[in-house]
Amino acid sequence: AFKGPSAPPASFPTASQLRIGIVHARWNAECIGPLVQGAVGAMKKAGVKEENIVVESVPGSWELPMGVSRLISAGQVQASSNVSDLMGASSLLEGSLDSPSTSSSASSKPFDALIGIGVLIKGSTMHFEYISECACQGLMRVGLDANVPVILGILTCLTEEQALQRSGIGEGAHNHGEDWGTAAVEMAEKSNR
Ligand SMILES: O=Nc1c(NC[C@H](O)[C@H](O)[C@H](O)CO)[nH]c(=O)[nH]c1=O
Repeated sequence: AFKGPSAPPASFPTASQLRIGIVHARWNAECIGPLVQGAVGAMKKAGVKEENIVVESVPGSWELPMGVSRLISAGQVQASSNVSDLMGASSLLEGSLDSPSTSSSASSKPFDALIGIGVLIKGSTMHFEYISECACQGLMRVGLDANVPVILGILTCLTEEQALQRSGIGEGAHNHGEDWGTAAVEMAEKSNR
């Protein structure tokens, strides 16, 4: 059965001031959509304002480290120059992921945490192993180098069924995006002490 992270904080007192970025890959979109929605829903439940959640997409999981790194930099540029429009970013409003509306997510501060979301499904070659290893190592490095919490939201699955189950789709399924959203809020608060 799903074990999951035990005992997250009971509340997130500073959640309403937090600014969180999500970068998601566009492969395996039938899982990506629910995972992003799960993360956004968990963050809003924790008290993060929707206008403080910025969502961007990249082609695939290989591009997640660069996408997250660029969004961190763009966030800092915005915070320093207070530019209202983040370069190419958009905030996720209700509705389909296919057409996230671009919005000027005005903010006076950089991101407090980010999540990289991707779904890798093993094919018939070693492609899966190389992308998985590099994308995970890359996200870890981007976070540590920038000293900004980057949550690992990459599903590395051997079958489509595993991916669907971890995206909350199907009997007894659990959406891991929810745990990533909660982890992002927890780590964002820790990085603001
Ligand atoms: O191959 N399978 C997958 C994949 N390949 C594309 C790769 O991430 C990258 O976008 C291209 O190689 C171009 O750099 N990307 C995924 O997110 N999931 C997969 O399952």
